[in-house]
Amino acid sequence: SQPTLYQQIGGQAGLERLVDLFINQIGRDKTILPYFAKANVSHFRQGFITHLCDTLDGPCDYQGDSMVQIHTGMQITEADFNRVVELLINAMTEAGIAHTTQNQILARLAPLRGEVIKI
Ligand code: HEM
Repeated sequence: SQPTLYQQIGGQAGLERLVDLFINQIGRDKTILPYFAKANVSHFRQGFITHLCDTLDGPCDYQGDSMVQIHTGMQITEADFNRVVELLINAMTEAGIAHTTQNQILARLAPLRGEVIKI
């Protein structure tokens, strides 16, 4: 059978490395960093890892708050959503993830856009 996206990015170790690179990108971005001013980064890291593991068909079951619950009140703009996607692409490239795999990952996340922006 086909390897899952989770397996394609190197399983748990690859996933954790990717999320750390992503958090690093956020930390260096003047536009996006302010959204995280009051966030608990280690809690975000853990929740984001589990959610992404679940989304990429890994052996995880995300049981945290819904995407709508988490992002309500943040008033994330379309431009800022696109910027976060760019930061994730930067992190995936740094992690050496193949472009075809990157595109499949982005296709899994794209449908969540409406649960995250302008709420
Ligand atoms: C498809 C896109 C996105 C997904 C799948 C996503 C997913 C998540 C997840 C899983 C968490 C952690 C939940 C937890 O365990 O508590 C989280 C938290 C957060 N997200 Fe997103 N997110 C997305 C887009 C964005 C964007 C575009 C922004 C801002 C521009 C953003 C800002 C935040 C912030 C600030 C937190 C931390 C909240 C806190 O702990 O106070 N997210 N997100």
